[in-house]
Amino acid sequence: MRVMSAAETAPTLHPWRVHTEGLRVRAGRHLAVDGLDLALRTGVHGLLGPNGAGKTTLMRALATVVKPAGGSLTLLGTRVDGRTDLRGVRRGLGYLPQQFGFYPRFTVREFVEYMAWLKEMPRHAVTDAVQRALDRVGLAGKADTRMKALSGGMLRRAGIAQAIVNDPELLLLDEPTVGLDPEQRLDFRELLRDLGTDSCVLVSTHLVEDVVAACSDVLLMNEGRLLFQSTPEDLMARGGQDDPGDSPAERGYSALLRQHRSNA
Ligand SMILES: Nc1ncnc2c1ncn2[C@@H]1O[C@H](COP(=O)(O)OP(=O)(O)OP(=O)(O)O)[C@@H](O)[C@H]1O
Repeated sequence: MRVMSAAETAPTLHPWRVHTEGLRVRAGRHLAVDGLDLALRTGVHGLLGPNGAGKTTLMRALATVVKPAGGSLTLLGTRVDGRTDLRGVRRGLGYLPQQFGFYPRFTVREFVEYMAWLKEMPRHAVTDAVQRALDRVGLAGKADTRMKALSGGMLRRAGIAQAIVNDPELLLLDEPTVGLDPEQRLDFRELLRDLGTDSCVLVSTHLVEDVVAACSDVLLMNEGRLLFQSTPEDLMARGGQDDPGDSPAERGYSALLRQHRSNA
């Protein structure tokens, strides 16, 4: 029988895939994330908040695209500061920015392969991984189409494919459902639930219903801080009949923001 080492039998002290304390991140000169405490495990976390709340800026910091201006940030067990070698963390990350660049003459398959190469995936694994990612976003039929010929929704799906090609432990999706048609949005919800069984997925959106349908955890940000983190059921329970919104979740969202603004 193999003897287990102490490290293997010790309880995991840091089960968090993302952990921040007092995180501050600048967007230009503006402190767009201002003292944010956050702890995320495996699962699908929906990030809500009004325009300008700091969602994109937070995503960019978690994707290691911008350096924090203060506080602490730990990603996949690695404390991120100015001296950290980020290559190991980045190999475990997937990120779909709101806008992403690509060579327009690349085919969809070439685009996702190129991103797999940038993520330093082992060469022998790339072909199958790219095919699987394209299948999962429903783009296998467009694999040989040039990027410049895709519709807005297809482009978004190509963006999601590049984000998931390396089976990331931490997946960051900034408004992934923009441009998707209703059928694709339903498929995407299913994909999210599937991804969240093994990965920590943070997905920002203005579609409160997507969060209720696909997320295990809801986060609400405003003015650079976290106002609320709980279950979709709890979000829905926060709303009253007088709160604006077409559904219990939208009314819960409005109620939480109203309450915060009246206390500020
Ligand atoms: N380059 C910049 N220079 C100055 N201020 C910026 C810059 N980028 C963002 N901001 C400001 O930072 C704040 C947070 O912006 P951010 O894009 O992170 O918000 P958001 O929650 O993603 O908004 P949205 O829902 O509109 O996408 C906003 O007040 C925005 O005006």
